[in-house]
Amino acid sequence: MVKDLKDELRPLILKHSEEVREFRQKHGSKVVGEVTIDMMYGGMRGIKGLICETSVLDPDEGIRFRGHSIANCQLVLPKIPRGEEPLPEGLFWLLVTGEVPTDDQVKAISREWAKRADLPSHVVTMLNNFPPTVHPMAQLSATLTTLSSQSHFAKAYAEGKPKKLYWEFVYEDAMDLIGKLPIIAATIYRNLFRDGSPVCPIDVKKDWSWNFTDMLGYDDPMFTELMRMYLTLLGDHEGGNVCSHTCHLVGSALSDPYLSYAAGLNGLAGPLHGLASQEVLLWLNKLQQDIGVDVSDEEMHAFIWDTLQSGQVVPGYGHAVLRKTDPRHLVLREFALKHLPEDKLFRLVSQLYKIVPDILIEQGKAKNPWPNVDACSGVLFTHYGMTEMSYHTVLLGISRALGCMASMIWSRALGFPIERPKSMSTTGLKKLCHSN
Ligand SMILES: CC(=O)SCCNC(=O)CCNC(=O)[C@H](O)C(C)(C)COP(=O)(O)OP(=O)(O)OC[C@H]1O[C@@H](n2cnc3c(N)ncnc32)[C@H](O)[C@@H]1OP(=O)(O)O
Ligand SMILES: O=C([O-])CC(=O)C(=O)O
Repeated sequence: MVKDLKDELRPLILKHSEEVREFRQKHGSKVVGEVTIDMMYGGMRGIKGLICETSVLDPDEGIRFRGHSIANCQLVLPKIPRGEEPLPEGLFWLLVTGEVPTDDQVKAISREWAKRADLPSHVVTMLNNFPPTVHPMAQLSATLTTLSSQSHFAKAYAEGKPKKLYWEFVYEDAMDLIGKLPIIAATIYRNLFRDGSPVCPIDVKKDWSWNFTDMLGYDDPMFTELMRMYLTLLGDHEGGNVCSHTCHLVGSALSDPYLSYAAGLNGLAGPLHGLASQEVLLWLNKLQQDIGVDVSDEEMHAFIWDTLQSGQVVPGYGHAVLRKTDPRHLVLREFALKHLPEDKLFRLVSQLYKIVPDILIEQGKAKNPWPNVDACSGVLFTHYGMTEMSYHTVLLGISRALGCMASMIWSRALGFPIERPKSMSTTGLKKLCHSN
């Protein structure tokens, strides 16, 4: 009999809470860093002000999930029999517990999420009545906001349950939310792009990604493998990215997990963040329209400079923290090199990889001229037939729920207070400078 994730978690929470209490008692007044005026005007870049237990981002090496590099996760996280890609269920277990799960533990999570997938009728009605002009990300976030009616946490709070039990209700909501995401996302897809045809029933014997691709209506096993890999790879990116930070901030007001993650999704829907995968494809389309598919390096060079000179960013390049090529991009690129090396769009993206960084360096503005994870994700989805680029950020929205929900369970378990940093006006800062 496999022990339930919640039962595994209980002693870990007791142990870690005690560890944090003792640590803060001994070192609570230690100075971690200084804050300059430029940091305040510069989007708080470099300010260490958040606790995130689930993952840490190194500017050169990329993300580590609970200390495990991406390469190691690919090696140690459970896969389906004869599968090559890790299961996102395993990443969730790792993020929540800090421990690599067994095959049986991962299977239990797949079953659990499948069992929690049902949607209440008012949510189905809402989903089926969105006008097609509403962007898939807006549909996803509105649907999650509405699902707040099902929150165990909100109910427990209203009943006055004690603070030390909050995490247990957040855990239930987190598992429900993750279980329901694929059916919500697949319904949005089929309503928008498959004439509203219904999604197939969930099969409790299949994993989360497989049920999702079935419901979307894709039967190529490689697409499902791609989905397993993608949903794992983008599952978490420490605490400061817009989506995770927003979810954490909203959750700190004790808004329930549905409201909190919906808020995170609204940030993910921005073009400088998750929407960049859509922006990359739009930009590639424009490139092909303007200069064709088989383009010389010189033509490409001129097109990129045109983009920059018109004041736009090159989507899929640059990063707020990373200072090397995003290792997640390298994993996606490896997949493409193995499975679709001749794909026209992938070849175009590969040609760009040789040209864009030098141009961004020459322009001298971007601190990181290298590709990020969005540079080729859309190309992979398009290859398998998912040409609807406005939908691609929804896939990231499903993935990032893993990290956001794992963190939220821990935030409530550790009793983190409402987040409320101090802000200052320019007048106040000027006064501060004159007094020094
Ligand atoms: C899942 C993800 O969210 S990954 C990121 C996806 N986003 C993109 O691909 C959009 C393109 N990239 C960008 O806009 C940026 O690199 C960001 C938003 C990712 C990071 O922003 P920042 O941390 O502010 O980057 P940085 O400090 O390097 O910016 C300095 C300058 O370089 C510019 N710059 C950064 N990246 C690029 C780029 N790809 N193309 C053109 N200019 C760029 C910035 O716009 C900024 O210009 P400004 O001084 O005129 O305002
Ligand atoms: O870390 C960031 O700011 C953006 C990013 O790559 C992610 O959220 O995956």
